[in-house]
Amino acid sequence: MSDYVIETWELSKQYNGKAGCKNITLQVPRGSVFGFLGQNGAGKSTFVRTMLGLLHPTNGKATMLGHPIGSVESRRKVGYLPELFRYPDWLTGQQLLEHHAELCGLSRIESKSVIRDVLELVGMAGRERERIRGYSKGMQQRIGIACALLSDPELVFLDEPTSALDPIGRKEVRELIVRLRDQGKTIFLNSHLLSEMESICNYVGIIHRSELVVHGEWRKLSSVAPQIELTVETASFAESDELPAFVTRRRLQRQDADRSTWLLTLDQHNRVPELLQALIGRGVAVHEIVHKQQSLEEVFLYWVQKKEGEAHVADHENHV
Ligand SMILES: Nc1ncnc2c1ncn2[C@@H]1O[C@H](COP(=O)(O)OP(=O)(O)OP(=O)(O)O)[C@@H](O)[C@H]1O
Repeated sequence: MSDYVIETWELSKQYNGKAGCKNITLQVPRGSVFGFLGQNGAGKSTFVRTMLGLLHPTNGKATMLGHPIGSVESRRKVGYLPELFRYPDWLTGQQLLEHHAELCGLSRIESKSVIRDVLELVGMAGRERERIRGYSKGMQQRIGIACALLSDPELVFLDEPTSALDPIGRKEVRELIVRLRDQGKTIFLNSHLLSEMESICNYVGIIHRSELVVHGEWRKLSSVAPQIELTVETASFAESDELPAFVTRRRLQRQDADRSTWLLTLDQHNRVPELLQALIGRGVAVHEIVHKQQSLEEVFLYWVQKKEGEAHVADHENHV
């Protein structure tokens, strides 16, 4: 069994010559919660729909659960909840699930116990006899996820699962995603809500203008531009004082009469002893140094701005 539930090689989908997603080479580890992050129109849904065989790739290849995309085998153990789905709201949750169970090819007897299990899993047991129109948005989302779980999928795609929800609905869906992960399922989440993704994803892929910028364990992606917070005696260190060249950026965070706190970006993690030596050598009174954990939003902005910068340089070179 492969360690990856999704592998793609230069996968592209164009719409009438216009890129939807372009040259995506990506691996999604089994058992991960993978956040596919990008701004509106970046290409997230196009990628997912191509993986599910709903769109035909223009170029490249890909496998899902070890089978080429487009094949029935690749979809057999996959669940999918599209963005902004609308179910007939006159149905009860139970009727909706029975209908989907039938589409999954479950017998009446099988579907009874499977529906009971998924209702339990999504926290909707006891509410299944109510009509969907009476459900809150969070409950509608959870009943949608229940539909996606009927086939006991190994891999579940959720397209913007929390974007239409209030904070309570979001929390419910986040907790559900963690429960699915604990059951050993791989969850592939499309989202542009970075703070939302930060607490549940362990892997991310960042897509920008149809291209994959970077992917991997997100805590590792955040170590590319290590940052520290340095608190010093205000009188001993001025804005104009030179710092070693490995400090690539500095920004004043807070200042009062006695102390100033600076956010420093370093070129490598292991620079702190050298930095301390340099500061103390020139008489700076250091009170505190704290490694700063970057947020997913900061990681995202770092990579997107880097990509934009590269595109800008390439444009410039093409014009000279
Ligand atoms: N059916 C289509 N026909 C033509 N162009 C499309 C179609 N679907 C998407 N696109 C274009 O492809 C690009 C990627 O769109 P896509 O919907 O995949 O992005 P997204 O990241 O999922 O965006 P969002 O977060 O807004 O859902 C956009 O430029 C979009 O306009």
